[in-house]
Amino acid sequence: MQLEANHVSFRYGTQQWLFRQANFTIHAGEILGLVGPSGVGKTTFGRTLAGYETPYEGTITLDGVPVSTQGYQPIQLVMQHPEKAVNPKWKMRKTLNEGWEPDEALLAKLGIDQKWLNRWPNELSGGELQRFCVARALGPDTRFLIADEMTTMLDAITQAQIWHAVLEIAKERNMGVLVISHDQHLIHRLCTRIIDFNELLDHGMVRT
Ligand SMILES: Nc1ncnc2c1ncn2[C@@H]1O[C@H](COP(=O)(O)OP(=O)(O)OP(=O)(O)O)[C@@H](O)[C@H]1O
Repeated sequence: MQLEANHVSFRYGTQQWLFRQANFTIHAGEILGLVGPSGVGKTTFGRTLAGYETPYEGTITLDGVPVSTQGYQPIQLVMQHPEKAVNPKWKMRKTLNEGWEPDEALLAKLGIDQKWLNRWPNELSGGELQRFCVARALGPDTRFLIADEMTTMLDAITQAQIWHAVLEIAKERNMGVLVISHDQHLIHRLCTRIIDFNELLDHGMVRT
């Protein structure tokens, strides 16, 4: 299976184009790093792949088929700030089970304490909350995970634990992972291939 962006263009409103005619492929099981200068559009591109932004031109496809917006999304996004990704009015159990019901083995792998399920999001640390967001994204139908600075805000031990779990699951399920990060050390440790955002763009692209 492969996830592709085909000649995809995006800009916010009438701002300059962030990417135009961008082409990109990630294969099942691949751990791919995406790097590039701040503000160039990496987050926006990740959001577009995961269906959170609609491209002005081009298509996002899985094995050549446009990704449906209905039902569980096979391309899941985990972003940097978990507190922005959860409903503050929902207890963690409800948030966790929003799209599917993770089993105890997965919760244990991600270091999620059962006691946390009865808490509100603001009663958890950033690292604890991010573990929930990762678990929520790892449903059995997830084919690709977009990890956008997923562990940037976390301490080294939490970061290592989360990545260890994600890589293990990716291997078991042949799931592809796109790692967007400024952390060169992390990217080189995790990824089997690394691309620069500018490589996605056709040569001679004009941004304005
Ligand atoms: N919702 C939005 N509305 C308007 N402009 C936005 C919006 N989100 C991001 N931008 C702008 O789009 C550009 C690209 O932002 P984006 O977050 O995709 O870049 P990035 O490469 O991920 O940056 P960083 O590495 O700093 O996270 C930036 O100039 C940003 O200010």
